[in-house]
Amino acid sequence: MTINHHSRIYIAGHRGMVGSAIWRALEAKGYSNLIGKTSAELDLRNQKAVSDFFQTEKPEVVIDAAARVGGILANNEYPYPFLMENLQIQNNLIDYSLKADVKKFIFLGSSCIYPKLAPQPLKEEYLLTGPLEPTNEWYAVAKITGVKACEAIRKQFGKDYISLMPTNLYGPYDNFDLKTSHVLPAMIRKFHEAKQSTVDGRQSTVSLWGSGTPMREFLFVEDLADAVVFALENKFEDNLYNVGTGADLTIRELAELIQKTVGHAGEIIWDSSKPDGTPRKLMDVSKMEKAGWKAKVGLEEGIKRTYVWFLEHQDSFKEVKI
Ligand SMILES: NC(=O)c1ccc[n+]([C@@H]2O[C@H](COP(=O)([O-])OP(=O)(O)OC[C@H]3O[C@@H](n4cnc5c(N)ncnc54)[C@H](OP(=O)(O)O)[C@@H]3O)[C@@H](O)[C@H]2O)c1
Ligand SMILES: C[C@@H]1O[C@H](OP(=O)(O)OP(=O)(O)OC[C@H]2O[C@@H](n3cnc4c(=O)[nH]c(N)nc43)[C@H](O)[C@@H]2O)[C@@H](O)[C@H](O)[C@@H]1O
Repeated sequence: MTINHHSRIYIAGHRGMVGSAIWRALEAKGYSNLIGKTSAELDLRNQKAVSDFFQTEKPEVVIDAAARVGGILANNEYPYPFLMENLQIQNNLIDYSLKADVKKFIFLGSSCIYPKLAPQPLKEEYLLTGPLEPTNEWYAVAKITGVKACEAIRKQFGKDYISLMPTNLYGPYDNFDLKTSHVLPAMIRKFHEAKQSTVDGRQSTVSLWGSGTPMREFLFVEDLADAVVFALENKFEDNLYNVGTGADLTIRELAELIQKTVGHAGEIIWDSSKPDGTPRKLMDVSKMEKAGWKAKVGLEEGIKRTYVWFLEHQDSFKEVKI
C-alpha cells in the first residue's frame, strides 16, 4: 500500500503529549484524513467499542500513542493498571488492526523494555536477555508484549507493523503533575514554583527524588513525532527501532541545567526515600540513523521551549488522577 496525504490515519491517544505532537507533524505535512478519539469517546480497553470503531472508521494506518503513562513513582505504586490497561489498549488496537486489514501499524514502546543491567548503549537485540528494572517491570512487560505482537504479525502475515522504542520524552503537553509525572516536567515545575516563593528573602528549596546519580537520555517530543512521520513514509526492513539522541546525563546535571534555565537560585535537596530506578538506559540509535533518521533538537533548546510552553499553559493543567 502506498500511503498518501488522503490516507485514513488513526492516531490513538491524539490528545496526549506524543499523540498531539504526531497530529501536528502530520497536519503540517499535509495529511488531511486524521482520525482521533478521546478516551471518553472511545475507551480502548473496551473490546466491543474498539471492534465497532474499526468497522465504522476503517483506518488504513494506525499509530498507537495511547497508553497508561507515568513517571517512576506512579509506575512503582500502581503496577496493576500499568500492566493490565496497557495490555488491554494495545491488544485491542493491534488485533482489530489485523482483522480490519490495517496496512501499517506503528507501536510506541519505551526504553524500559530492555534489561536493567544490559550493556550500554542499549541495542535492539538486547531485548529479553535479562531481568527488568523492578520500578517499571509491569509497564515494560506490557510494552514487550506489544513489540512481540507486531513482530508476530510481521512474521506470519508479512504486514508492515513496526515498533519504535523512544527514550524518555518531554515537551509541550507533558504531564506536570508532581505525583505522576516524569522527571523533566517535574523539575521545571518545582524550580519555577520555588523561584516564585521566597522564605526570609531567599528562594525556596527544591526537593528532588533519589540520589541524582542515575543517567537518563531525553528526546524532545517534536523530534519523536518527526521520527514517527519518517517511519510512516518509509518501509523499514526490521520490526524494532530505538529512537533517541544517543547522549545522556546524570539526573543531577539535568537538575542544574533546568535550575539555570528557570533562574532558580535556591538550594536543592535529594530525597533518598524515593527510588532511583535503573542506573542508566542510553539508547544505541545507530539502527535508526542507518535507516535515515536523526534527532535534531538539543537538550538545552528543548528545555527552553518546554519552559516557554509551561509558562504559557501553567494555569490550565489538570491534576492527573490514577
Ligand atoms: N512520556 C514519555 O516519556 C514516553 C517515553 C517513551 C515512550 N512513550 C510512549 O508514548 C506513548 C504516549 O505517551 P504520552 O507521554 O503522550 O502519554 P500521555 O500524554 O499520558 O497520553 C496518553 C494518551 O493515551 C490516551 N489513553 C489512555 N488510556 C486510554 C484509554 N483507556 N482509552 C483511550 N485512550 C486512552 C489518553 O487519552 P485522553 O487524553 O483522551 O484521556 C492520552 O491521550 C505511550 O505509548 C508511551 O509508552 C512515552
Ligand atoms: C520513560 C519512562 O520512564 C520511567 O522511568 P524513569 O526514567 O526512571 O522515570 P522518571 O520518573 O522520569 O525518573 C527518572 C529519574 O529522575 C529522578 N527524579 C528526581 N526528581 C524527580 C521528580 O521530582 N520526579 C520524578 N518523576 N523523578 C525524579 C527519579 O528518582 C529517577 O532516578 C518509567 O517508570 C516508565 O516506565 C517509562 O519507561
